[in-house]
Amino acid sequence: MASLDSQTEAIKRAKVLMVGAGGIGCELLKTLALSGFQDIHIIDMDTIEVSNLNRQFLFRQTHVGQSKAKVARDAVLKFRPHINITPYHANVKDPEFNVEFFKQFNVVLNGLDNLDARRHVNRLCLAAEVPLVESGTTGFLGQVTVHAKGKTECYECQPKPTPKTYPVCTITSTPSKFVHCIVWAKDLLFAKLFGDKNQGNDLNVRSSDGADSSKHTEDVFERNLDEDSEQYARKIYDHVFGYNTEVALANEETWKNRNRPRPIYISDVLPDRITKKNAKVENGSTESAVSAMSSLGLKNPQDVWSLVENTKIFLEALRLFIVKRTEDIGNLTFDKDDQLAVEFVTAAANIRASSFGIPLHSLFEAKGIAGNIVHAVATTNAIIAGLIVIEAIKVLRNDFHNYRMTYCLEHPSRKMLLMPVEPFEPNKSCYVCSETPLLLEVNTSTSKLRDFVEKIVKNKLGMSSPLIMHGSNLIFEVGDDLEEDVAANYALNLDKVLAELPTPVTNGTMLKTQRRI
Ligand SMILES: Nc1ncnc2c1ncn2[C@@H]1O[C@H](COP(=O)(O)OP(=O)(O)OP(=O)(O)O)[C@@H](O)[C@H]1O
Ligand SMILES: [Zn+2]
Repeated sequence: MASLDSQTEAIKRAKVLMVGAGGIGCELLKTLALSGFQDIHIIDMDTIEVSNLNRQFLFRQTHVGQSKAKVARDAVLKFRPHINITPYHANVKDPEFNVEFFKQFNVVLNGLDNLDARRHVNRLCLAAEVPLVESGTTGFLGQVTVHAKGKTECYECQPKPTPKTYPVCTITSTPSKFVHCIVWAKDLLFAKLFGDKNQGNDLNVRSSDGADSSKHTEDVFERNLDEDSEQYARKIYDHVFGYNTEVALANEETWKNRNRPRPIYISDVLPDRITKKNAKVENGSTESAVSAMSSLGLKNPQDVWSLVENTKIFLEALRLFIVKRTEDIGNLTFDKDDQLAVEFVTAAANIRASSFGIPLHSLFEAKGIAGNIVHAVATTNAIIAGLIVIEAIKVLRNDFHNYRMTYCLEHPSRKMLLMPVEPFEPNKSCYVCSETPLLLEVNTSTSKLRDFVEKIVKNKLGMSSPLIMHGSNLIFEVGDDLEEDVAANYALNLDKVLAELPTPVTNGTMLKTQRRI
């Protein structure tokens, strides 16, 4: 009983900071309040959106547009009126949340959804020496980890896996899965037609000798003056699904152990035009939501369209971009919330899939794949929130021998859904939580201080307001509170090469960087 009392005491006395009041955050705030926590601070920079309501259960339709942190507070106070909850509708990267701010807490609990904010909180917790309970969920998978300076690894001790990429030739010539067709449609075709013309693009599949194809591909993406938008769309169709496949087929080696694709030409699929020839088009429409599905009367995004339907969507979406979104062309990047873009990419991916004998997919599925969407599972968030609180209580009781990193699995392993493991030791060469020196190879007589600060210290090392020292000399610092002459002096130095700084940086120089407090 004594231990239970001490646990209750520890919880009552604790002052905790929650960062993020989204899917995990809502569950976490509820569980903290129900577990007896009485002093909770919440930072979240967002307002509530309709799409949050299915799982962020503290929010209701009437709250859409309001601060998540504030509404979450009010919702919990309804059933725990006597506790203190302090909301901040702000970005955790704002300077007000400095090391001093973090020091007031016994533990920090993350319910974030991005690497950048997580790294930032990790560094502040290290600087303030406050333990951090980190968490994340994707679909049925989840994870909770405790980071305590000197005792466990920090959030940045291990490099994070980079997003999955595919070999270029799989995408350009030999797709075998639907996702390959999506990547082709989104990153190559969509980018080529609607994106920045100056960006490199590997779209034109050439035959091995290359000579005969180069002429054909030269101007195919340019619209001729005498072409109307549908003629242009039909020409692109024939080029990418017909001609390019024909060229690829010519390379016999490629197809020795693979199924040969079938070139698809528009006249075989859709001999008749879908719009009247040279139909009068209204340019510069102010309509915001232009959709090929609506024009063609296709309603259900979960239907799998036939090749003919995909072809119609392809032509219509391309036509709509040309006539209704003229000003966007040349600077579009794929956005999963852009309906017309999703329609175009779905149709193009499906036509390519059809050519390569890959099963077709619905717009809903294609959108998920193209936007890397994993649908959130409310139960996973609830489980993870419970585990965060369990670890937070261990932190408060200084019970670090029992800290666990816990995975929530998609399929039970040995009848266990949760897999706890002992936390990892700090990585001795982690540049974030250890004093390890980093070796930088750079030409000090051509690289400017600006490059060093922007590209290395800020971008690579992720320090947003660094202070850089050479021995006891300050070389550079960032801050709104600098004296005018000091700031002017730094600005002057930024354009100097490293070797010509007032305290020159040359071969073998040791620099120290740290956050400005
Ligand atoms: N730098 C930041 N400062 C403060 N809050 C942040 C920061 N970055 C992310 N967040 C918050 O973390 C929460 C993460 O929640 P969640 O993963 O459920 O995402 P969401 O934006 O609510 O939902 P979805 O991304 O699925 O639409 C969000 O409420 C978001 O506002
Ligand atoms: Zn580390």
